Amino acid sequence: MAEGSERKKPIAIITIGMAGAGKSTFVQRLNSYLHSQEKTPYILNLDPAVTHVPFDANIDIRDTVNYPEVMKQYNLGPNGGILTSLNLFTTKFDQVLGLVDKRADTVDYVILDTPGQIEIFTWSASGAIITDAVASSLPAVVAYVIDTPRTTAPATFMSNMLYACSILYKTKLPFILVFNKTDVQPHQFALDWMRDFEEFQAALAEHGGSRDSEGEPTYMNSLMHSMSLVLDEFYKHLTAVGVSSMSGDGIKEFFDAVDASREAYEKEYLPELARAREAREKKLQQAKDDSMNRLMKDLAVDRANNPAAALNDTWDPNADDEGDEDDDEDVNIIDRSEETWPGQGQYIDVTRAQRHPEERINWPRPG
Ligand SMILES: Nc1nc2c(ncn2[C@@H]2O[C@H](COP(=O)(O)OP(=O)(O)OP(=O)(O)O)[C@@H](O)[C@H]2O)c(=O)[nH]1
Repeated sequence: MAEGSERKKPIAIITIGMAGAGKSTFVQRLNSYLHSQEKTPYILNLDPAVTHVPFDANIDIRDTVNYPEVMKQYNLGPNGGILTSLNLFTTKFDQVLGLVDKRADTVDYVILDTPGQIEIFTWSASGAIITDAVASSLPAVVAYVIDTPRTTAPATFMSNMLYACSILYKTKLPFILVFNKTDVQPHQFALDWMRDFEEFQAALAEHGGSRDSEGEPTYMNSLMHSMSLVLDEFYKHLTAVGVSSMSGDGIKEFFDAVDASREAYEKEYLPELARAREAREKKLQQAKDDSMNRLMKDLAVDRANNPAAALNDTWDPNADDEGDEDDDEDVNIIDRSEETWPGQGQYIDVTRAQRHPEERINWPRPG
């Protein structure tokens, strides 16, 4: 733990990856490595559908949202159920941040494990809200876990990199490519392809189907060629490490990369965040001013048209606003390391979230 006059904030590691890439095993490996270094992390499991997590999560979405019940109530399939569960959990995320904040003085790393279906986290409003909320309160880094043995074909490698690229541009956070399962397949080929454009081109050509019957490059080959030029720029913005979550190889190098990304977060992400916040506030203020001007104009017209009614037009600022209450205010996020889960009465009540059938809105719902 850092000593000194001012303690550094913990850094959040947001673990993202395709299904089966080894995210949970990786998080467990980070957990055991940090324990061996006497730096206990704070871990969040955001996968509501997982039946077994190999680590002890401090906060587990499954304590707050009953995933099978969500599927039943909303008549959803597995993926819709995960997305809706994440939406429900996001409504309580301020509490999660509060709990993390309480531990900020005693932990160095906050680790998030995300749902197995990558797009549920990366392309949902909840995923974006959670990522933004975490990254605006703590230094944060994305660990993009890649199944190395399954990415040795140039086309698969490129698809995976394009996906990573889209996440980088969406989150704008420091980004680490984690080539996992190096015990089965060393990741050197990937580093070579990333560092040397021509080497990747050669692999593409070698992989067959690169020329049509007349000896011209195929459409796919030309597309991949152009894409790899785009990716060349992308590779400059990230760090790549090879790890084996099974054996623990490369985990120290991963943490070196995480620690180095703190500076990138402070130098690049934070100023960008401040700029975006300022622009948003300016826009909001403008919209408020416009609405207020319109309201004042309408009121002036109303008063001119009906002076008697205007005399009775009073507003009591102390009166309670109806319908403002939090439906689930009794549902609290549990920090497992501090208290035990109180049981099923604790779940967010999904039946109450649907109580306005006349509006034909099932909220929160997959979107
Ligand atoms: N050989 C080897 N196998 C690994 C490694 N990491 C994970 N695995 C295996 O890969 C499989 C998937 O690992 P998980 O950790 O469940 O992957 P995940 O990304 O969390 O899976 P989902 O949550 O279902 O998407 C399991 O069988 C793991 O044992 C590794 O470094 N080496």
